Amino acid sequence: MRELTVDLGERSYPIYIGHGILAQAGELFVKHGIGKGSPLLIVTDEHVAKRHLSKVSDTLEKTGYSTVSYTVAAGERSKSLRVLEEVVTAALQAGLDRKSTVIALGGGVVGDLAGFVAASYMRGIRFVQIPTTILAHDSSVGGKVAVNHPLAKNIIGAFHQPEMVLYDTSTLQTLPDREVRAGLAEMVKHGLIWDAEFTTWLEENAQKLVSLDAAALEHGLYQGCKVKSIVVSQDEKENGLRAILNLGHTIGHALEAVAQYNELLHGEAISIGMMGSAKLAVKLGYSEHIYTATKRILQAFGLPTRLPAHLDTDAIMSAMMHDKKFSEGNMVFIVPTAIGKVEINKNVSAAWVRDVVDELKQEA
Ligand SMILES: NC(=O)c1ccc[n+]([C@@H]2O[C@H](COP(=O)([O-])OP(=O)(O)OC[C@H]3O[C@@H](n4cnc5c(N)ncnc54)[C@H](O)[C@@H]3O)[C@@H](O)[C@H]2O)c1
Ligand SMILES: O=C(O)C(=O)C[C@@H](O)[C@H](O)[C@H](O)COP(=O)(O)O
Ligand SMILES: [Zn+2]
Repeated sequence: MRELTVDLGERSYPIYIGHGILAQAGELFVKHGIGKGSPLLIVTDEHVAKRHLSKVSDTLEKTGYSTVSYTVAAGERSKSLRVLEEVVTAALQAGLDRKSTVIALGGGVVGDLAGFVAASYMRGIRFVQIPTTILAHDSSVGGKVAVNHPLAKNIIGAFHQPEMVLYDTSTLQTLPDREVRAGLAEMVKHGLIWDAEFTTWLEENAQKLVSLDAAALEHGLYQGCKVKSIVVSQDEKENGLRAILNLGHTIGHALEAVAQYNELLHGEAISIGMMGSAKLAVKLGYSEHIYTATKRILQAFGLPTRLPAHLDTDAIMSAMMHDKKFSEGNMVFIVPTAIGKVEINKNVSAAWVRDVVDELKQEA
């Protein structure tokens, strides 16, 4: 089992990564002081429940915990105020109190939703992340929790850190291929923003990662979580540096909203968004190599690099104005300045962004 720490003073927490480590969930819960006085609420989705829920509840029950679970429909549309209310109802019915703990068992959708339940239930109770997707190496770390509004992604949310992240890589073997690739988009993002050597490793190991080679996967997840925890440890609430984790997201979030949260997976939208940032980099005078390398790496993972032509450019531009980083009339873009390096650019003109969106519709 490998271990990382998100270093946030008294709110610091560990990330445990390893094959089969869910068997140790009970003892890790005890080690981290998760109480046995009231039931643990496991929030999961229909796909994960079928495959991995009993493993988690059995091991916790054996250690003396009592568990209840609430299963939501799979997919982005469960990140909504309606489903949030359903989970809160389940928490009340199960008798969760201020000392209780919510467990997010699933991908980023369940993590963000259950995390926001934990952040808001009785003004905040504890939660544990048990990620089951590759993408969730990103979402389970860092404490951003949220639900969506039809007009804007993640617009109702909070910062609420988990007690720990328990990443059992064996659960990833049941992921559908499309989800595997989409999850790897955020791993590529972690390379592109921080670590040129890791980015080269990612490109060289794309086939192994896509085919879920256990050793490659563990290394990639460890490195991705490491980048994320270094950044979050330096800027928990996104007052500056943390914004770099948003590479590809200004365009990506707009695409998800315009496609009504059901056409593009988050990682796919971010892949197209990262292509947009690479194009902006070239317009700003940075090397053409950034664009060609970004495209080559994303294509090595079979990720989309073209923006679906039927998504309306005006609607995409308008959705971008709802981005949390849009302020005082300025768009904020994370722009790569080299592979492994980015800048936070507040001077990108809307006209350039519009050109990039239109060009991305023509991309090969
Ligand atoms: N909070 C953050 O910092 C952060 C970071 C990145 C992404 N996100 C959010 O994460 C969400 C995307 O997360 P995601 O890609 O994990 O999506 P997801 O949670 O919808 O999971 C993807 C699909 O895989 C299924 N699944 C999950 N684990 C499985 C397993 N082990 N075996 C088989 N099927 C499984 C799910 O049921 C779902 O159908 C988006 O809402 C995005 O905004 C949040
Ligand atoms: O943790 C962060 O910070 C990120 O930006 C990670 C992103 O991958 C993630 O999609 C996040 O939810 C986006 O945050 P938002 O503040 O732009 O909604
Ligand atoms: Zn993301």
